[in-house]
Amino acid sequence: MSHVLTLNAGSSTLKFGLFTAAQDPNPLCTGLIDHIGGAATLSLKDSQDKTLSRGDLAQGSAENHDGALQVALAEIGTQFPEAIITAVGHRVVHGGVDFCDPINVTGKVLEDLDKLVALAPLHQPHNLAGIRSSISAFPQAKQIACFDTAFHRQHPFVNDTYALPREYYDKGVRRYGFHGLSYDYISGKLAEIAPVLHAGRVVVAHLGNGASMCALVKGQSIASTMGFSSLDGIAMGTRTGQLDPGVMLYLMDHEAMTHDEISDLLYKQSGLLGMSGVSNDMRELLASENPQAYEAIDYFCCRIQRELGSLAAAIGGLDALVFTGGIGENAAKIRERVCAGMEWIGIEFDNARNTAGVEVVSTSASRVQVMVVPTNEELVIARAASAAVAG
Ligand SMILES: Nc1ncnc2c1ncn2[C@@H]1O[C@H](COP(=O)(O)OP(=O)(O)O)[C@@H](O)[C@H]1O
Ligand SMILES: CC(=O)OP(=O)(O)O
Ligand SMILES: [Mg+2]
Repeated sequence: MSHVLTLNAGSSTLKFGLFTAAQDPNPLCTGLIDHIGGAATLSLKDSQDKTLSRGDLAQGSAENHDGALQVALAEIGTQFPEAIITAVGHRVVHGGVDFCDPINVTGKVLEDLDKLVALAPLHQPHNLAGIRSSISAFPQAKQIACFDTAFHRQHPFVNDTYALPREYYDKGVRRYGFHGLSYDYISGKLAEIAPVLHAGRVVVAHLGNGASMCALVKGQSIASTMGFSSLDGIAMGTRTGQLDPGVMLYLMDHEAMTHDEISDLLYKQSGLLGMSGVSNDMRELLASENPQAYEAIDYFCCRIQRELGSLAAAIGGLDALVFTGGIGENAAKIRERVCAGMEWIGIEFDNARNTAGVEVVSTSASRVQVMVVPTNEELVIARAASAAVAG
């Protein structure tokens, strides 16, 4: 029996998993290193959700994603010394115009993916560093890259472009959309658990430290709030979300900010963190009594409501809204706040269900069904890596 390892570097987390290599891979364990760069923690669970290990990591051991990866590999080695890892599947956030299907990583592929680092600086360097470390750790294994942008590549032109001269589109300045592995999983899951909704018009809100929303028709992505880079759309933990490009010109002209300063501001100092001055972590904001934390949450939720209207317009109406991602799955307060006042779109929210940890959180009479569906990017990656093993 051979195994596949999955690595999924988010902006604040490293998620990993060990699966059997099979068409329908079984997880042996899934792990999460959280708060990378801060007070990092590790948790590892088996397939029955039983905790195998859990705790704070020694200071400095997960100061960055590279450290976190070494911790994850050591943990897998300790817990599953007999595992025979024949493929490692990697989430790679940006595949650009050319990379769609999962691909066996060669030196040339790595070189091409390096060119996209500037478009996803919070992720792509960690994704590629993960591939390089994994080549050293598992030289015999296949390294399979799975792209977050792939699920959105069939967008109609109108949702794939900006109103720039055509030459920029041809050069790759397009609306790529991200979180595609998550949307792919949710789309497949809906086909299983709610086939009628899957066949209709669905908006999925992937709300994590990075956050975006995606409009699906018959399970296919039609439009997404994220665009060229992972900055666009709704506000995020440390990213601005949609911003008038005139602000960038102002920052250059009147604040004399350099490219690196602006990049740092937009990717790392803004969003929930910048607005609140408290934290990028939704748990801390919800627990805070600071009025700026409240304002940041309010902005986050209001922008989600506006994008919900916009995405519903893009697909001619709405049959279901699905919450997923760290915030979408766990923060009942945020789901409640997003759905408040959305009766006009057909949502009748049921807060008793919302706080009860069930899948459907709208009333039985609600025209739009509101659901909470935990995502599983690792399983999508494990399937692709297993398929590569099978040839
Ligand atoms: N119980 C919870 N209540 C509120 N927010 C939560 C809870 N658990 C996790 N979160 C939030 O989820 C976010 C991380 O989401 P996740 O999807 O794991 O992130 P990443 O973008 O790094 O993949 C953080 O803002 C965290 O505060
Ligand atoms: C693309 C992106 O924002 O990813 P994450 O939510 O994992 O940070
Ligand atoms: Mg994520």
